[in-house]
Amino acid sequence: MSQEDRHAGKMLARLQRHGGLALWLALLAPLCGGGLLAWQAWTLAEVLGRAIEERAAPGLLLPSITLIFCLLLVRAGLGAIGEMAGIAGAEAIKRQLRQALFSQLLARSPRDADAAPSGVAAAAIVDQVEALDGYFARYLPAMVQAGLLPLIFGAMILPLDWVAGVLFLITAPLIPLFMALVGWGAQIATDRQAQALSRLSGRFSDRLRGILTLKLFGREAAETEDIVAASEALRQRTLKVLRIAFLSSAVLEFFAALGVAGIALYVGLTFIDYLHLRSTPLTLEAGMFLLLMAPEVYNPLRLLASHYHDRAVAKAGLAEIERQLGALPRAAFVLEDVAPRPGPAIAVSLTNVTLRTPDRMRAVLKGASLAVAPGEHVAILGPSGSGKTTLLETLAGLREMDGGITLDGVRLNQWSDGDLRARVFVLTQKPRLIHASLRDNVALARPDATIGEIDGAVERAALDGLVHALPQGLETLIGEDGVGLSGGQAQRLALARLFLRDPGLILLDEPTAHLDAALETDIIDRLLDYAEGRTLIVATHSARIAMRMDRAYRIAAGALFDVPARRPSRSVA
Ligand SMILES: Nc1ncnc2c1ncn2[C@@H]1O[C@H](COP(=O)(O)OP(=O)(O)OP(=O)(O)O)[C@@H](O)[C@H]1O
Repeated sequence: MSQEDRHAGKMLARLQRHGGLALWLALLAPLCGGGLLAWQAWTLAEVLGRAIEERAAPGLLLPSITLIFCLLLVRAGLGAIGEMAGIAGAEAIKRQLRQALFSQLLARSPRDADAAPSGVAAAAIVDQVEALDGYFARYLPAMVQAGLLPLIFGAMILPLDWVAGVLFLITAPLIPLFMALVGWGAQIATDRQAQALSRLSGRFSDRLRGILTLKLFGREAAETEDIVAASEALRQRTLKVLRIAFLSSAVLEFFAALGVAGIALYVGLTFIDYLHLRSTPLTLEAGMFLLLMAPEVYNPLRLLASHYHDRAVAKAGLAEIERQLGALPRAAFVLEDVAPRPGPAIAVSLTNVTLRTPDRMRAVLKGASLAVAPGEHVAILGPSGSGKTTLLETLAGLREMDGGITLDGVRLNQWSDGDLRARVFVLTQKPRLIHASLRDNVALARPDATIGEIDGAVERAALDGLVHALPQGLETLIGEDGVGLSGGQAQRLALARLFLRDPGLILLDEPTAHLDAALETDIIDRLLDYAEGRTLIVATHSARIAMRMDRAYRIAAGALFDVPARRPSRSVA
C-alpha cells in the first residue's frame, strides 16, 4: 500500500465520523438482514424437507411459511432503511466537507498566489466532493457485509457440512484477493480521470467568463475544439476506469459462479450416492439449506465488487481536492458576517516596509516608510505596475509583507479579520458585481440597511438619474460583472457600497477610472465630503484627484517619494 493510499484511507476514516448515526445504521442494517436471511433459508429448507420427505400437511407448514413471508418483509424493510441511511450518512459527510472547504477558501486571502482558479475550486468542492458519495453510501456498507457475512455464513455451514464449509471458507477470500490485484490498476486510472475532470471544469468555467473576449478575437472554433479535446480526454479516461471496473466484476462473477457450481455439484453427487465425503447421510433439509445459502455466501462479495471502484473514485477525488485546495480542513472554520462598525478615523503607519509580487519573485516596494494621520487624505501615484494596488491591498490585510505596518498603533497582523473588515473599506480596481438586483448589489455592504439608506447611498454615488430612468428602478437585475451597466456606472454602484459602511479608513483603487472629467470632479467632491473625518488613501493616475488630497506620494523604482501637495492645508484631527 503506497503512502498516498494510506493517507487517503486515513482521510476517509476521518470523514466517516461525520456520517453519524445514519452511517452506523447503514452498516448495521445489512448485517441484521444477513442474519435474517440465514434464518429464512433454514426455515425454507425445513418447509421443503418436511413437505417432500415427510409429506407434511399444508396446514402444519403454514406457520413456517408465514414466518418466511414475515422475514422477507422485514429484510426488505431493513434493506430500504440501510440504503436510505447510507444516503443520509453520505450526504451529511459531503455537506460537512463542502462547508469546511468553502470556509477554508474564504478564510484564506483571495490574493494568495497559489489560490486555485475559480473553475477548479468549484469543481473540487462540487464534483470531487460528490465523488465521495458512492464510497460512504454503498462501498462501506458493502465492505462490512463482505468482511463479515461470508465468515458468519461459513461458520454456520461448517458444523452442518464440513466439505461445504471448507469450500466456502477457501473460495470466498480468493475473491477480494483478485479484486485487490485488479484494483491497483483501477486507482491509477481513476486518479487520471479525476484530474481530467478538474481540467475540463476549470477550462470550461474560465472560457465561459472570457466568452466576450474569445468572440471578439474570433476564437470560438479553436476554443470549442480545446473544450472538445478536454472532454474527449475525460471520456477516454472514464472508459478506462469502466473497463477495469467491468473486469473486476467479471473476475468476481467467475469465482462466485465456480463456488456455487461446486456446492451444487457436491450436494447433487452426495444425494445420488456418488460422493461419500460425509460420515452421516446428507438430509434433504441440510442439502436444500446449502443450496439456498451458496449464492448468498458470495453475494456480499459480488456487491463489494460492484462498488469496488467507488473506493478508487473517492480516493482520487480526495487527492484532487488536496492537490487543488491544500490539506483537508479538520472542521469548518467558524465564519461570521462582519457588520460595519462606526468609529474615529484610523492612523496608518508604514516603517521600512517591503512589498513583493504575489509570487514573491520581485519586490515592488523596498524599505518604504509613511505616516498618515487620522483623517488625512493621501494619494498614491505611480506608473502602471509600480505597486499601488499592492500597497492598498497590503493595508487591507490581503497580502503578505516584510516590515512594520500599524493601524491606530496596532500591528496589522494583530488586527482580527473581523475588526479589519468592520473598520476598513476597500474599493478594488475591478469591484465584483453579482448577478442580482441593483439594490442587492449595494446592500451587500450592509444587508440590514433600510430602503432609505440604500436610496441615499445610490444618490450619493450619483446613480439616482440612472435608477429613475429604469422601469424597475433599484429592482433591476444586472448580470455578473455588471453586465447591463456601463463601466462608470458599475464603478459607481460599487462606490455606493462605501456610503453604507461608515469606515475609519477608506482605501480606493482608481475610483474614477471610467468617468469623464465632469463626473470625476463631481464624484471627487462627493467622496471628499464623505471622507471628511476619515482617513482616505487613494491609488490613482489622476492628477485631478491627487491635487485635491492633503498629500500625495509616488511609487517609482521600488521607492515611495513625497510629491508636494497642492490642496490648501486643512486641519486634520
Ligand atoms: N499574481 C501575480 N504574480 C506575479 N506578479 C504580479 C501578480 N500580480 C501583480 N503582479 C506584479 O506586481 C506588480 C505591482 O502590481 P500592482 O497591481 O500593484 O500595480 P499598480 O501600480 O496598481 O498598477 P496599475 O496602475 O496598472 O493598476 C506589477 O508589476 C505586476 O506585474
